[in-house]
Amino acid sequence: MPEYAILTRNLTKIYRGGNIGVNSLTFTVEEGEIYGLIGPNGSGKTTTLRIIATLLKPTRGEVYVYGIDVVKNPLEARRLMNYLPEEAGAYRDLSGLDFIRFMLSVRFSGRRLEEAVSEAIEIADLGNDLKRPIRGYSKGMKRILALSTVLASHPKLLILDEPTSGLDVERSIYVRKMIKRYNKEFGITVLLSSHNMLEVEYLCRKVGILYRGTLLREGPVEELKARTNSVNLEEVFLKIKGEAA
Ligand SMILES: Nc1ncnc2c1ncn2[C@@H]1O[C@H](COP(=O)(O)OP(=O)(O)OP(=O)(O)O)[C@@H](O)[C@H]1O
Repeated sequence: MPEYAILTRNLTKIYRGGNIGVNSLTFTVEEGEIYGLIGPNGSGKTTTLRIIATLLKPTRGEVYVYGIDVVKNPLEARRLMNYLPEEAGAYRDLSGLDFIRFMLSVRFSGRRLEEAVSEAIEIADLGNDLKRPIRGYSKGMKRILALSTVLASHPKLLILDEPTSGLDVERSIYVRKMIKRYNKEFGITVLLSSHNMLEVEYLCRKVGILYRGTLLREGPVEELKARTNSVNLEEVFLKIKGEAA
């Protein structure tokens, strides 16, 4: 069996109370690729990402990250990845700079820590605002701060839940470029979720289309467009969703 960056088999999450988060998801993400999970609100994107990131236990099914069973060996799996949640909370009383240092000190020490801190400062590009407490930051500033630490941590696998949510146009473009750059330059595998189909089309070679907890279709964007005779991913999504309804 080839070693995938991510392999899920029949992944199912039923929340207490009976809500179905995801239902029998099977998909693979190859090493070095940027894979996008798309789907409407409540389709199971965050549930899937949280299970892979070891923050949520599945009800059934398996998940392997670089061959490591994330349910059985969460600590080992966590060393290989970093996760940007949909709502990345930041410690309000810390300055941006202290936040960067704190987050990166979980993974690095000594000279490597200083290098990672400098890298995150450069990515965040917040200038003197980095010295101010985070409580005075805008939503977008907090987002870019959180992103800067996960990128600068150089994980083998980066899981990003709606990476550009709450960012203005310029920062969104900047973040997309950064994700591409880190994927290319450092070979970081990326699994991301997004509502923005243009963003997914720009970033991802392969996508999975989720709808009501089920993976309706997955494959390379170009292949899905050709098969459904669509000009863009938005059209692919609407056609596939229409077939499923
Ligand atoms: N903690 C929870 N308890 C009960 N049900 C939940 C919980 N979290 C999610 N769900 C349900 O699981 C389903 C999938 O939700 P999830 O948050 O994974 O979707 P999503 O695709 O990320 O949505 P969005 O695009 O709005 O962020 C929804 O029906 C949701 O109501």
